[in-house]
Amino acid sequence: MKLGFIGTGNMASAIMGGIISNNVIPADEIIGADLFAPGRERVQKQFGIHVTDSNIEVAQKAEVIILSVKPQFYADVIKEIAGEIKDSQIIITIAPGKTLAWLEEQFGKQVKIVRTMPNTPAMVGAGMTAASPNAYLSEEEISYVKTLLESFSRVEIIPERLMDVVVSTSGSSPAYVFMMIEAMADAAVSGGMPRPQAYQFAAQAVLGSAKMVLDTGKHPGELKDMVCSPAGTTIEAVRVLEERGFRSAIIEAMKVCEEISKNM
Ligand SMILES: NC(=O)C1=CN([C@@H]2O[C@H](COP(=O)(O)OP(=O)(O)OC[C@H]3O[C@@H](n4cnc5c(N)ncnc54)[C@H](O)[C@@H]3O)[C@@H](O)[C@H]2O)C=CC1
Ligand SMILES: O=C(O)[C@@H]1CCC=N1
Repeated sequence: MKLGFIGTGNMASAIMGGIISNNVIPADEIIGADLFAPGRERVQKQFGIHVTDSNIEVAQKAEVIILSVKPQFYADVIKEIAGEIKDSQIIITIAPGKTLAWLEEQFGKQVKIVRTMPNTPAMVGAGMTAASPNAYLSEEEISYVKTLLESFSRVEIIPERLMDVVVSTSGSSPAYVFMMIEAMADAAVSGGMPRPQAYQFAAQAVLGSAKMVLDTGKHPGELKDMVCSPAGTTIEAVRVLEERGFRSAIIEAMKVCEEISKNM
């Protein structure tokens, strides 16, 4: 097996979806373990991967293993599989707060580990992933992992100290963006637009705006100014958003998210 997942929940499914639909690794070379039978059956049906109730089986069979359980279960899962991990295998972690130093200590031996922070847009091949490899991976292995991650996301290799900032900026932020799209759609419905159309208008506006930031390289403030016609509609919306603390709410929420990640 080329790739194994321990935990086949939301984030693992998003990654599987991206990897399989982009034909990077075929489903029959992917294995996933989960304690929860319906969770295993769901990914088997949806993606056609092999499933098992044994984390050990994944540890014995997969070349690259993604630890996709919640941070609280990391210590137990590592304890369970550590004895099976060979020099050639690579462990990818996706949990906030679990540092390379902590992970190495849990394994209790030299293991190749790449600490990453992905996000659920991986499911549609539009993820953003940060990665910090430990000292035991060769340049070739780092490049292999990067290629794997690039099959479902943009990838940046970052210094590990930035990982908590990444959690709030791209790991968790899809949730805030979905909330904004939901709120925008509610306003559109209130203005008389049918709900399915409202989601389409709101989501496409968010997608297009994000694409403008990435494709033009222009400052977001400049792009905002381009929308605000003098004495127009937008500047009045901007005024109300400022009055209600829109930017400050986002900054403060993200600082809390970063702090929680640090202490997880
Ligand atoms: N959901 C997201 O947007 C993101 C999640 N992550 C990280 O991904 C990891 C998983 O999160 P989610 O997928 O959201 O959670 P989830 O709850 O959807 O999935 C976790 C899965 O692990 C299984 N599980 C629990 N204990 C297990 C064990 N001992 N052995 C095998 N399977 C076990 C559960 O049954 C569940 O299916 C977490 O560490 C989270 O921080 C990282 C980035 C984004
Ligand atoms: O909420 C969480 O803890 C995970 C980490 C980043 C996104 N979801």
